[in-house]
Amino acid sequence: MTEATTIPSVTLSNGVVMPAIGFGVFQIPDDAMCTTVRHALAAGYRAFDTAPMYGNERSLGRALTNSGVPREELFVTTKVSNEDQGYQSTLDAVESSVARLGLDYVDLCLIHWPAPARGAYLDTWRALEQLHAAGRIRAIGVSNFQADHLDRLLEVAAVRPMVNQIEIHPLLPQQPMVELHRSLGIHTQAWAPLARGRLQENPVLTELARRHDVSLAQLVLRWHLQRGTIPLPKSSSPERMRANIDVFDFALDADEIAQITALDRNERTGPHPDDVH
Ligand SMILES: NC(=O)C1=CN([C@@H]2O[C@H](COP(=O)(O)OP(=O)(O)OC[C@H]3O[C@@H](n4cnc5c(N)ncnc54)[C@H](OP(=O)(O)O)[C@@H]3O)[C@@H](O)[C@H]2O)C=CC1
Ligand SMILES: O=C(O)C(=O)[C@@H](O)[C@H](O)C(=O)CO
Repeated sequence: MTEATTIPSVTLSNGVVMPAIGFGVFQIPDDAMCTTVRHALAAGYRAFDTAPMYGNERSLGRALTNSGVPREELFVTTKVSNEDQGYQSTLDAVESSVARLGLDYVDLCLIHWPAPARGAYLDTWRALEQLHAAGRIRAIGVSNFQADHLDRLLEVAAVRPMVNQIEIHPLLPQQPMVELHRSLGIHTQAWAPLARGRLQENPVLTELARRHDVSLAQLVLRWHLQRGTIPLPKSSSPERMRANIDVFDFALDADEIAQITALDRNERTGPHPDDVH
């Protein structure tokens, strides 16, 4: 049997410890969840990223509960959907997520998108602060927030977001956001860390992967780790799940990291945050 990889951790601003790589479950259907989670846990993943929008909180919670892995070893993230933004609706929505997950508490809850046209993310944040104070959520954060959304939030927030989960990969390294987060003590999580399969033909990545004798995905995930952008790769293949966290026995030098960051094309695989309502 292949040995599981032990994933290092980061410590959030409130002292909560979070794995430095998570497993994304967007588009994992309910009927595949149990097998997928079993393989992910066997590979070594302990952090799982879902959202009400993915429609799989219930099957994820059930798969984790039935896995036999102690709850305190797991780190489960969910999000507040755009249509649930607002104070009371967020309180209700998070309780519904916790009930669907069946896990008593959530480790990290994020505002999924700022949805600025709704004008509700400040009230949504106030509700998350209250749930955090009440111990229903161990850590709170945002997702897809740009600098102007963060600025507005920080003007009124009693608790600073512990995480901002944004789209990041070599075609969209988001260096200014990574630096902003670092200056504010906010951890950056990277969604679509592998650019949803768009990196395959890139000659710079291919050459660096060859030099280190790793796959292109492993190279890119190592780049994330060394930049401090916590990747959430999704895979439905047990081999790729294992390979995606087998990235702790090689290191990139500063020049190699810079070469990958310089591939920036400002190319998104998902929508621009200002366009999501
Ligand atoms: N906060 C937000 O707004 C968002 C959050 N997310 C989160 O981020 C997670 C990851 O993002 P996602 O959009 O899935 O994109 P990823 O960049 O993780 O890409 C996933 C794709 O890459 C393939 N893949 C995975 N590993 C490898 C590998 N080693 N070699 C080659 N191909 C590979 C997968 O195929 P296969 O399954 O066949 O291996 C799948 O098609 C989501 O699951 C979700 O949790 C995503 C979008 C938005
Ligand atoms: O997965 C998520 O969390 C999303 O919000 C995405 O589905 C996003 O809406 C997208 O990229 C759609 O292509």
